[in-house]
Amino acid sequence: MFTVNEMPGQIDGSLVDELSPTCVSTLGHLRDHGFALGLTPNRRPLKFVGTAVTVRIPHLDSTAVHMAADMLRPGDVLVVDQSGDLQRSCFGGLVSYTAKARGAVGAVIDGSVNDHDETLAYDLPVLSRGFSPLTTRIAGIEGAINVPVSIAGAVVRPGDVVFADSDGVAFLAPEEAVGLGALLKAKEDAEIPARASIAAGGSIAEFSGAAAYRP
Ligand SMILES: O=C([O-])CC(=O)C(=O)O
Ligand SMILES: [Mg+2]
Repeated sequence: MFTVNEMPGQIDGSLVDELSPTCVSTLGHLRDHGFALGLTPNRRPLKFVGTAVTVRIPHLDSTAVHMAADMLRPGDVLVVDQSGDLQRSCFGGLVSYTAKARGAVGAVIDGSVNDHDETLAYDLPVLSRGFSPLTTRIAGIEGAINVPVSIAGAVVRPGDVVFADSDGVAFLAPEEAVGLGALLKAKEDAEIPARASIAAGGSIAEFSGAAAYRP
């Protein structure tokens, strides 16, 4: 059975503008949930912020991925839950090409990807479990588009903010992301004088607060 829900509302452009200059790991200094752990980028450097369009497939059948790729809009991120099958690839050259042609800004695949060399030219940033020559099939068994999914330990809802860079990816509800860019930037800016101080012989432990725990 296939479920195809409506496309989610897209995240506000201001969220994209505010989060884009900041690092995902700066968010990792502040919270523990919402990170997909164990996914790696197809190339570095990598950076994108966009709207989650979610897909859930049974391990073998990527019919719903091909349906969803056709539905992508500029600014979207294709997010695929392969129901725990991390070895198969549902995302190769033609799916990548389609996503890029529709204006998607990236993809997050909780499974493997294929057609590495072909996709270099398409310049679509992708985080996944790695590369594999074993692919899914168009089997017409089942699949769901724009339902909540589970991605490497994170719950992702359609319309969530996908915040990705060379270190990995975090997912946020759009309301959680309001004001977050400014907070992350302030935290990053605070390191500028710290670097000058460390270069002059100063202490990272004093800067971070670790020094307070010295026995
Ligand atoms: O078709 C697939 O599912 C994977 C693939 O090789 C492609 O996208 O070119
Ligand atoms: Mg292919």
